[in-house]
Amino acid sequence: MNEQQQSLILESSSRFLPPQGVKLSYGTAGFRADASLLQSTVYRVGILAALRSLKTQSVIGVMITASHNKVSDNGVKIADPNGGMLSQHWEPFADALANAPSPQELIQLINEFVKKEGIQFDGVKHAEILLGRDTRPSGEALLEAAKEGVASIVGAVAMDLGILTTPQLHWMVWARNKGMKASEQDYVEQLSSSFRCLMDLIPSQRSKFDGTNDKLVVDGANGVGGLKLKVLEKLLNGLLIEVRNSSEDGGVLNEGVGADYVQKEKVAPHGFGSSDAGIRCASLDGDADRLVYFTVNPESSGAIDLVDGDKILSLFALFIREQLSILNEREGTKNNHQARLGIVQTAYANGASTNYLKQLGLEINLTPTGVKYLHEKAAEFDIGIYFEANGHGTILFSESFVGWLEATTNELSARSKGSDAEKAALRLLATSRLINQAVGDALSGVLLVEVILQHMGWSIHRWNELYHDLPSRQLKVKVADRTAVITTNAETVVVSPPGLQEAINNETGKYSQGRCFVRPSGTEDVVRVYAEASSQEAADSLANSVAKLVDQFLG
Ligand SMILES: CC(=O)N[C@H]1[C@@H](OP(=O)(O)O)O[C@H](CO)[C@@H](O)[C@@H]1O
Ligand SMILES: [Mg+2]
Repeated sequence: MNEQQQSLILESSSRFLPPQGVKLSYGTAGFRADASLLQSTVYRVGILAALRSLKTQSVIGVMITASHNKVSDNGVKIADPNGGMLSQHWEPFADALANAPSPQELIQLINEFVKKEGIQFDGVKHAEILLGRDTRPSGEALLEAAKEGVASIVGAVAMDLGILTTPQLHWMVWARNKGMKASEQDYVEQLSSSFRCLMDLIPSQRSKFDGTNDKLVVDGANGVGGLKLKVLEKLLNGLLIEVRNSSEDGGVLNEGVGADYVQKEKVAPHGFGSSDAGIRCASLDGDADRLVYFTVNPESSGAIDLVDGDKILSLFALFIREQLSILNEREGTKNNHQARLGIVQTAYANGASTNYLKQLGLEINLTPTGVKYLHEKAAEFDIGIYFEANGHGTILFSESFVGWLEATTNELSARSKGSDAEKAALRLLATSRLINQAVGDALSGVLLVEVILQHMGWSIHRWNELYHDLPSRQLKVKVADRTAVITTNAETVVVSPPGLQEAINNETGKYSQGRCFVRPSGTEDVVRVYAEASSQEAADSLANSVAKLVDQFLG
């Protein structure tokens, strides 16, 4: 690097010295820590993003968020050119960069890395980085640190987009790199217009369900999602949404609220009670990339019926399958094409959901935990639907399939306007525009769930009856070294330490409908245990005995 570049980095990095004795690592969700520790990390991620943009000659995103974690935490992650997560191949460099102890060592690392990656440096090429943050108070100063990181690379420009949901930022990066209009307004317009299009395509005989159900109440986790949903709602004719915990009413982010809390604790979030019994409710997480639905039980001590990511996936799969089969039944069109529909889950998907989807004749794929694995797998299909049980997921449409759909819609509207086949093709096209193609997005997810329920003429109760979840239990076990647990087969089988899997099998075999697996968490220093069985007591007891085994083998 030339002298000007070197002195730029030296000058600014000396204002962002890393905290002593803290080692950070770029995990499945980027860097996360107490916000007070992150100034230097976020500054350096600014540098990383600029280098990534130079390397890929594309727009890159930086999102400052700690999602469902507590408000005093924060985090930072990179959105790659396709709007997805940072290429895994760059993660070790991200770690090294964040942990370089001094400005000189930082310069040395950058020098080595740009040489190895063949990155053209020193202002020859331009780089553009989109910056966003969630509503955390620490976000403002951290975003400034990211800007300084970007500005320390000659030729790199940062665009501050302010407060956004994580999926909005990813969507904007995706859209920009496709040459589409990519502002927040464009996002809002694309979602709302495709929603209205799907509403207009609802078969007239199906469009009503009973009166008590036509309002949706959304828990915004006291974060960014509720705010953005209010903006969207104004453009959605015919959908009534009440937002609670929207961050404007004084509640604390993620405290007793939000999708993570609701899904893990299986209780109503703050601000919801027995007077909401029977009403269709939904909950977003702190940065609005997760969504779950629920209803509050009438006799309530906060108990709820949870409609989780697996059930959202099932609803989406039914809808997509219905449209595909209508399309397949059409006669006499050119260019016949059997679309490949793939379902992607992790081992945490409730066994009842997997059975249900299999019974529908769908192709189910299991991947390890972590959105990047699910997303990658789903991208192999014409239409790939992926969800984690915790409510993160989306539907991916391949470019070639969207091209085919566009051609087919044109052909059908010329030859058989108003036909069922044309409507089915239009529904699929609108769905591909409504549902975020970059990452799971609670806002586009809510809109799709709502329009599909209306399309089916279903209440949340009817939807929840698709299948009954098997009782399950998740536990965490603290061990000396969680990396000692090595798994295979999408994390369902332990290969090391030796003997542990046999012991788990032995335990699981004692339970009717028993299923159990253990894996090291990618985000916490624990080993997670998941167990399912035919009753809650049995699931609890299986989880407890396997947790003891983990402790014995690794304690
Ligand atoms: C069981 C569980 O919910 N695991 C979560 C959690 O990962 P762990 O690796 O289990 O800590 O955080 C991930 C990132 O948010 C999310 O993708 C994943 O689903
Ligand atoms: Mg999140």
